[in-house]
Amino acid sequence: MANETPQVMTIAGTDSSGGAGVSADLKTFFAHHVYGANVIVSVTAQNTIGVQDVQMVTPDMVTQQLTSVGNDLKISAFKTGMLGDAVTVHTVAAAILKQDFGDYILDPVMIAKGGARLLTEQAIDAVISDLLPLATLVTPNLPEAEVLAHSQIKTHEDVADVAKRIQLLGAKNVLLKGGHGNEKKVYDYVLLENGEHFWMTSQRVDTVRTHGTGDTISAAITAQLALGETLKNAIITAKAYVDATIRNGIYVGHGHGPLNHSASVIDSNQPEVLDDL
Ligand SMILES: Nc1ncnc2c1ncn2[C@@H]1O[C@H](COP(=O)(O)OP(=O)(O)O)[C@@H](O)[C@H]1O
Ligand SMILES: Cc1ncc(COP(=O)(O)OP(=O)(O)O)c(N)n1
Repeated sequence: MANETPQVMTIAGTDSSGGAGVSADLKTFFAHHVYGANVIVSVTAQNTIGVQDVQMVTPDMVTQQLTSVGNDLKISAFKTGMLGDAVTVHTVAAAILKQDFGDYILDPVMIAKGGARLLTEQAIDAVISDLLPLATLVTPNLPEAEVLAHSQIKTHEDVADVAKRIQLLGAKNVLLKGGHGNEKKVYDYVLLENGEHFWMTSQRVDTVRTHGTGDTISAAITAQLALGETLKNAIITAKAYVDATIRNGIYVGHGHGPLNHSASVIDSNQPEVLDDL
């Protein structure tokens, strides 16, 4: 039999404007030449300006979608994005415990760039108790990391400290994304299971067209793992990809515009990787 195409899955919400959520994930999977399945847990009426409405999919339907995918496809890595509420978090956790979908990247989406809540307050505890221990890697941005760790981040030392706290909550590996910082460079921090840690830095692109950056980097890591990369290389390669998608901007919408998922990665997109700053 011919080698099967690498298959990955996203469990997330839709964005009607196509920039974030499942749309960003599928575009990223396609750009990485892996096959992407999608399990929809919520539908958002959303554009580059904000989120106008959200409707959750029923727990039974979420479970059924996961069963349908699991009964047929050979998923070797998957990610979760917007999960919305605690019931959905519990439902997804129960289903992924039952079926082996391979490496799990947990993007703990809480608030969209426009300010809309995409995860209820009660669901945060459910993410920590049910999903963190199952994840290969968790990828919070700065505000999400503060919420998970119950600790403020003001300095680079705080970033490393908060990543350690998140690991102590049960996460094996942590990528703490620095897009919400205000320095001239962006600083992403990685803490691996074996204690290895490193920073990835790149020049901050002066743009508001960053809708879906978190979805995109977590989907790119998922794809790289399915292609057989080590976790460390997957993270660094994914960072270069998201940099290319931001730097080669496209002009869509009137607010936080979407990324250019068909951008090519060139040498200058590679982050500087440093053990310490
Ligand atoms: N303006 C920017 N210039 C360059 N890289 C950015 C910029 N904004 C975000 N990134 C990168 O995009 C990725 C996602 O970061 P972030 O925006 O913090 O996540 P989220 O979309 O979850 O809020 C990170 O690798 C971060 O360094
Ligand atoms: C349906 C949906 N899922 C996730 C997000 C958040 O995506 P993210 O990559 O964190 O990007 P921003 O929205 O923060 O730019 C979303 N907006 N919608």
